[in-house]
Amino acid sequence: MASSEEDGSGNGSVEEKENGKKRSLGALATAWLIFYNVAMTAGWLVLGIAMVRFYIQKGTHRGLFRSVQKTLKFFQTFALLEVVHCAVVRTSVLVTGVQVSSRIFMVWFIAHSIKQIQNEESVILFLVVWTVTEITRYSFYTFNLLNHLPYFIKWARYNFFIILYPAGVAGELLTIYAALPYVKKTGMFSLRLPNKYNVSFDYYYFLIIVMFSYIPLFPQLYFHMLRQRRKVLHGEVIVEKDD
Ligand SMILES: CCCCCCCCCCCCC/C=C/C(=O)SCCNC(=O)CCNC(=O)[C@H](O)C(C)(C)COP(=O)(O)OP(=O)(O)OC[C@H]1O[C@@H](n2cnc3c(N)ncnc32)[C@H](O)[C@@H]1OP(=O)(O)O
Repeated sequence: MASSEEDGSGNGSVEEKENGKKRSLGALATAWLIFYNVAMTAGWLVLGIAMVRFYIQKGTHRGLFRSVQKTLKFFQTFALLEVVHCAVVRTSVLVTGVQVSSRIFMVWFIAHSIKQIQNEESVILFLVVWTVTEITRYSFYTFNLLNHLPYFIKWARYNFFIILYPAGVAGELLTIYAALPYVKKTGMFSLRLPNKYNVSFDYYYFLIIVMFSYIPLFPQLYFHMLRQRRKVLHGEVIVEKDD
């Protein structure tokens, strides 16, 4: 097992491969990304430690979401910047956009807004999965930028998702499913006719549409990750269409 990899300029800027050519990331962009990735790794580590401590002290998952929600909301919302980062790193706007928007949606429009479902086991499932995923992913980016990427982090980044992705999706879908009766009963976030805008919106049916949208979207994200895995771990050359 190799301990580290050398790949890049190593002089304050990072070069990225693009269609076989090298693209240079400026020193400022590199410095910002290192700061961002270190902050995100630390944030998710703090969240992970807080979850473990909570469970050890209380012996139950009830109240766990409530106790870590501020940290979760802050760092998951901060991840909106990843869509902006697509302008400088060679990452897919579409894949990143779907991933980030579905997370923001889960945090703010489901878990935050519907307190009645915060103690569901499925909430803990996606929280644990997201935490392991993000600690691995952001430490991967950080070490990659520093040109000292331990093989086990690279291996973890491109293997953990095989289990974690379906587990995270299961946690998210079960949580939305658990929210449905409450949303139906209260009519929250819904707009009924007649109203001055002459528009109707039913959050209950919107949630059902969101759940069904996982069917076409999730396989695309998963196969994207499998292709990345073959490229990064096995050196396969894969030609991808532009977004
Ligand atoms: C309004 C409501 C809408 C709801 C819609 C619902 C639809 C829902 C559909 C399904 C949703 C799925 C929900 C997912 C839940 C989970 O997350 S479960 C947890 C498990 N998940 C995972 O394991 C996968 C996480 N996802 C990824 O890792 C994705 O790959 C990605 C991050 C979203 C995008 O990846 P990709 O485009 O492949 O980019 P990368 O390979 O990561 O990077 C490409 C290159 O760019 C460099 N880079 C990227 N970001 C950075 C950075 N921050 N800093 C530095 N460098 C960065 C990276 O190093 C790569 O460079 P090269 O090495 O040169 O290629």
